[in-house]
Amino acid sequence: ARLSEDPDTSVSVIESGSDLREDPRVNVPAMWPALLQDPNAAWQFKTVPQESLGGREIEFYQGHVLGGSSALNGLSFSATSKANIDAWENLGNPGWNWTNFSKAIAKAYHFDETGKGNGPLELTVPAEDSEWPRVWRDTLKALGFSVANDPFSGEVCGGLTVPDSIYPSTKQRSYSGNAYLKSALDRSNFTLWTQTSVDKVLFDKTEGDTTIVTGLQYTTKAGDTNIVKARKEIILTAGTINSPKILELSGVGDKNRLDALGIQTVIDNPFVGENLQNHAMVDVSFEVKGGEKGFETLEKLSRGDPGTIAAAMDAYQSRQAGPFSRSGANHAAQLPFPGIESEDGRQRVQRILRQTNPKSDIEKTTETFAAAHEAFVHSVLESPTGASASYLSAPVFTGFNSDGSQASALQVGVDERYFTIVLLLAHPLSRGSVHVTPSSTSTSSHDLAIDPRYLSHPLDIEVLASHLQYAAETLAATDPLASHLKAGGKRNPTGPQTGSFKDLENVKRYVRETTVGAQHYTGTCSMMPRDMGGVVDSKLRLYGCRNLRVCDASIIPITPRTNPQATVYGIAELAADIIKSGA
Ligand SMILES: Cc1cc2nc3c(=O)[nH]c(=O)nc-3n(C[C@H](O)[C@H](O)[C@H](O)COP(=O)(O)OP(=O)(O)OC[C@H]3O[C@@H](n4cnc5c(N)ncnc54)[C@H](O)[C@@H]3O)c2cc1C
Repeated sequence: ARLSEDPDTSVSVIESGSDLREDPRVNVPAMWPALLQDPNAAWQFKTVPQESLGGREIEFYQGHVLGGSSALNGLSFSATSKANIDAWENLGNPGWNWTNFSKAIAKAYHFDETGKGNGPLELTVPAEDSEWPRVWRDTLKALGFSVANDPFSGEVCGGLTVPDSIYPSTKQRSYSGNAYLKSALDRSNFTLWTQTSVDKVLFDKTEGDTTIVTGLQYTTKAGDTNIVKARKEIILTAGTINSPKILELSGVGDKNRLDALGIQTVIDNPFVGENLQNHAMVDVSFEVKGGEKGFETLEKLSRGDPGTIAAAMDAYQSRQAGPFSRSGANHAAQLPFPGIESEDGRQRVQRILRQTNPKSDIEKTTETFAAAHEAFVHSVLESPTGASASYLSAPVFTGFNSDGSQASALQVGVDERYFTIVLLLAHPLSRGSVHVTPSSTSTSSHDLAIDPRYLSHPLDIEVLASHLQYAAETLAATDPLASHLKAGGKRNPTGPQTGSFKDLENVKRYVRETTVGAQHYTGTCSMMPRDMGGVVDSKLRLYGCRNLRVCDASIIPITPRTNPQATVYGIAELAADIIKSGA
């Protein structure tokens, strides 16, 4: 959309999914989970068995719809840290620093309540209609954290209220498919094709060592395969899973792998599809007293109780209020390694860093990137103001079964009410990969080897388990939150019983048995110097090619500390500036 602001530039967007701009499952904020099971709206990937998670295969969703995953994501919108973006620049990506990047994010959003941002996406924070948000903040304050953090400061440490990408007046989802496309679609130099899948990029010229892209091969929903020529350049934005897939199908990747698949290599780069990172996610739920005014919980809604759903829909339609009008994930925290403020805590971190100092498994990365990645994560862990986990709170039961599958509120007693804390491992060191297999085609979603290798790095389990122990044994034991939990009440009622969380080994077992991945994957076409393991340079140009760029979450070399959509919009805005400047 930004590129078409120049009337002399013709832009064609090719999207494999459908245009669902009128679909209530996209527009009504709380209805997005209904899209995940619909293969016409979401790519339904699964990981290969995850060795560190007891061999479980974990679901992996991606938007397959106009607007991509922004059409069905959980709507939380907050920036990553200044240190994270500055670490990208330090890898050898000039210009990708916090000063430039925070300006780029501000071009994407407008947050009326704070007067921040001047972009097309609208943000809002829902009105508080229960006491739980106040209790969450007061508990964090009692633990010594600030709760007045600005989600766009780059320096969050403590509690924060995360805005949603929702229009404040209509309470409909605000996303790239409506906010950005609205103006672009009116321009005569902008063309949009939906239900059209890119099969591969066509390289048919070379100049010295550099290849030139001439167009794309695509397949329509009806199954017709055709070619479209590119006059100037191609920008691949198919996401962390599908961008490396398209590159490999086009002959860009590890020559040995491509040879084995019978694909002719055009650009030999063994790092295509590598460095897959994702937030490992785990939660802990506590039975609450129930019956206290202002402390209602949402189990009836999540159980699908017809009367509760009808009342919630009525509140949404008549007053743009209630649980359908928001993400429900607004009351959050980004916290440092538990205890790091004390000498004991600092020594514990040092001990863990020494013990888990891996021969980090570097076969699919370079020693220089592995060292830089570790140095960054270590610096976060050692800092009393860095955050090594993102916390979300919600007054509802969510949890896992002992086989790691998602549990439902139907599995807990009808009179039971819960408060849940969800944790994301902010900066995993575990790195995996995504690669095509012999049956890969542009339109199928069951044909890739997706291996995030969750918790394969020994430091990751230590950090995630330490935060889970903190959430369960310290945060939930602190007033005022503690005073609203049922004394002797149930905890994680559907999960595996691994013993007291006072013992970190029990917590680790719980983590291994229940951890899943957030849908926050990044890194498979990483932006960094080629000899460090890069796939694109700091102008997002594919190494070895003159006129192909990648511009999506796959270029992120070190994953953002929290939900990534604000970061992805920032990448898109910064990339638009780079491209418009002719670089
Ligand atoms: C269920 C879910 C919940 C999430 N919740 C949050 C949240 O609350 N907050 C947050 O910050 N982030 C969230 N995210 C993550 C965030 O939405 C993504 O990080 C972000 O949208 C990634 O953007 P992208 O441009 O890299 O890829 P995408 O947004 O996935 O876009 C890629 C597009 O390319 C299309 N495509 C793929 N292959 C082809 C092909 N061969 N031909 C043509 N088109 C193709 C896809 O259909 C898709 O439309 C969530 C993601 C998911 C899936």
